[in-house]
Amino acid sequence: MDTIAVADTVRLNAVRKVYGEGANSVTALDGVTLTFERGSFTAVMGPSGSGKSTFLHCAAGLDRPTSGTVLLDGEDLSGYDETTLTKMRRERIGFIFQSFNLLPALTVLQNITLPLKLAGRRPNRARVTEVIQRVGLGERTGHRPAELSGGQQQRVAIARALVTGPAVVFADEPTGALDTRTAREVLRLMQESVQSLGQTIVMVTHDPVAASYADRVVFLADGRFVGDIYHPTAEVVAERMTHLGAWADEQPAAGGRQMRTSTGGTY
Ligand SMILES: Nc1ncnc2c1ncn2[C@@H]1O[C@H](COP(=O)(O)OP(=O)(O)OP(=O)(O)O)[C@@H](O)[C@H]1O
Repeated sequence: MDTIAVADTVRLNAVRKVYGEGANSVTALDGVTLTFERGSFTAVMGPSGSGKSTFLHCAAGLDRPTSGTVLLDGEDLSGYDETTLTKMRRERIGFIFQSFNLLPALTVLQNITLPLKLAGRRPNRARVTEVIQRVGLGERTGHRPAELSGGQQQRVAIARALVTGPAVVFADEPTGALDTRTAREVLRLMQESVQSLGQTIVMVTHDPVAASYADRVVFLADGRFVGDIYHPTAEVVAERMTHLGAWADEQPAAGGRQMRTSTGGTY
């Protein structure tokens, strides 16, 4: 393994994904080559239909590319059978979703430690406590998700994603269901887990403000990688998205475009 492969947690090489066959086929990813460095926070953006979800599914081993390879810590996932892929996802990858995806019957603590149980690992009490403290849920471990605010539920999901010490966390619109202030807190928490734990995070988002919390924003258009921005600001990201035609079908807001959030606010 060379030094570049060691520094890269996730690497996609010429990944193509074609859905369907013949005249009805859709090329969702058209030769995407990208690397995500260890300990980096990357946002993935692009217009609707540009291939973001497909990218996430292929990069996380939830779906297989039609051609090309995905490497996690230098290991090629394409050779893995389904059982090995499932095991690899449980042990090496964390997920954070817009809709939190917590199990309602389980307590906060049970939700957070579930990935360890599924992986057949005995929870390391110190690690679990540290993660719970880090996300600020020390007082809530016995509560059920329905007894928590949206922001608290997403904190549980972040703790659940971090508890296994995964190589990478994939987040899909993690602030899409949160109000502006809560979204900011969740993004800061993700940022902090990159800075202090050296966690690698890849986040798909439509929101330039959310993307501005990342170290780097990667842009997709028509299934291709079309550029990236390091140390992004929301304004620069929004401008790039406008150039990509991301909002061409929407009515322009009076007085010009504002930085969008899921709630229409700014942050
Ligand atoms: N299961 C599928 N079968 C057929 N076509 C699909 C399938 N999933 C996605 N596509 C197509 O692949 C292309 C990329 O879709 P994808 O969902 O990855 O884009 P996206 O950037 O995530 O879009 P959005 O921002 O609207 O969620 C689109 O043209 C879409 O219609």
